[in-house]
Amino acid sequence: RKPPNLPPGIWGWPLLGTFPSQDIPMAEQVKALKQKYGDIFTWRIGGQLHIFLSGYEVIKTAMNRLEFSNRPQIYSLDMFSDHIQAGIVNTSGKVWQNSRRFALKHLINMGMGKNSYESVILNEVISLIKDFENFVGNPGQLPWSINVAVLNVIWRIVADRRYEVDDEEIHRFQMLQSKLFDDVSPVLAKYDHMPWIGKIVPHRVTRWLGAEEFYQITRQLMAYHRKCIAEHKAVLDLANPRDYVDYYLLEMEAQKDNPDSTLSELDLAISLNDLFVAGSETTASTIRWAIFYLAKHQDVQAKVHKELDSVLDRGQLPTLELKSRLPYLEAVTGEVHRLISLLALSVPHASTENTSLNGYNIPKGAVIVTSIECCHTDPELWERPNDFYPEHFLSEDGQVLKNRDGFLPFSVGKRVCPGEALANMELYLFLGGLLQNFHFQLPEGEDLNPKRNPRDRFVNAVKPFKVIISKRG
Ligand code: HEM
Repeated sequence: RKPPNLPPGIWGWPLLGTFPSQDIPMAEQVKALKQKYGDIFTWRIGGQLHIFLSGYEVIKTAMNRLEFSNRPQIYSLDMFSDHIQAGIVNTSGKVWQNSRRFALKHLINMGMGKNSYESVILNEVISLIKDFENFVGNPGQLPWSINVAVLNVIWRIVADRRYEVDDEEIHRFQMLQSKLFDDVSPVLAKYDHMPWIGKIVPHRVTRWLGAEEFYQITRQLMAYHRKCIAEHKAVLDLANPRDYVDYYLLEMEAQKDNPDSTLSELDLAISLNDLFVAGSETTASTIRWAIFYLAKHQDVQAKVHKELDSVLDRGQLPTLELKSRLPYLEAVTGEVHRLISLLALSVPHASTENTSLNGYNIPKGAVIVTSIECCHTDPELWERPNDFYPEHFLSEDGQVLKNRDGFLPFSVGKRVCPGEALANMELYLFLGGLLQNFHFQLPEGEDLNPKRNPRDRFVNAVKPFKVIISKRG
């Protein structure tokens, strides 16, 4: 039965509601419904009540309230932990709070000191530049070393290790990562809309119906994380923790008699997986998108080069200390985030209890979907919403406009991306280092269809494109 006073929208057929079109990206469908129903609307999909938020103010209000901080059931992500609550991304309540608190504390603490993120990233920038030099000249796809560099940053943080670009191990690991973002099996896509099926059908049967390949990927990725934890346990030195895994194992031991602790080896393995899955393809894809837009907009690239040349000597790399002197580069990064809306519909939340929002009732368990893309393309907030226009992020005197209303590539509120500072540091240092050394150009006639694949899940991954890389003299 339809609960009273829901936001306006689509209720659909008894039991099933109305399914989204398979041919139009979900983010586009949400944009069209915003025109009809406004900033908050209902859409019952597969019998599950969804509340879509598409206006910046209502998103900010809701995301800052704990009542909207749960995750709904996401069957494919549950497969990693054999359907047990563990890790950061796909958990609710106490497990989420404990794992997220640990991650936030350690991502901040470990960013300082002698192995600061800046030095870790700069080390990767140097390797990346060296590798790009091998690709100077002929048109081709961007080197795969971008992914290795981004993965290495996470490996250094979590396990104090890194890989050379030609190491087969990192190739295998990356292949598994990227498969997660490929078309997921149609069976799992159905479960996303109708998670109650997963409660009725035994997991074995689901795998047999078409989820076996995805399941095997989850097993292989989990094997990496479990091995990494076992290796750390074998040499754990209480007095000298080195990395995320060491600190976690120590904290787990310290909390072992605390009944409220939810730290466990499974939780650690899933947290590691979360950091890789949430932090690698996202950052690497944004770097690729940025190079695409700069190659397409030669005038913008020329301005970035001019700014770099006014601050740095040839051979010098941009560092964090110099960031405030490179406002145009920062504006370009902001504009890339805005225009690509990498996670156009963020990651879904769920309401923890019966509550209200903007005068409407929101029942417990409703799936809350925020449209980041609607905010990033709102003509009330952006002068030229559909163009690549870095000036959106610059004041008249050329200073960076911080905290712009309607800008939320990392979401906002209680579950805001805990990797935001790290990701932005990577984007600045990687792009700055590459642009200081190279010029990028699209071959004649090359373009990228910026349209999304309707079957992309979560991430608006960049499609392959060709580029000509030249060394700057
Ligand atoms: C360009 C790069 C990135 C973008 C655009 C991005 C964006 C996002 C967004 C939109 C969310 C969903 C927040 C929500 O549920 O409301 C998220 C969650 C998350 N991100 Fe990122 N992210 C990026 C990089 C990273 C990095 C580098 C890391 C860590 C190494 C990371 C770790 C996470 C985690 C663990 C979550 C789950 C947070 C939670 O559920 O409490 N992300 N990210």
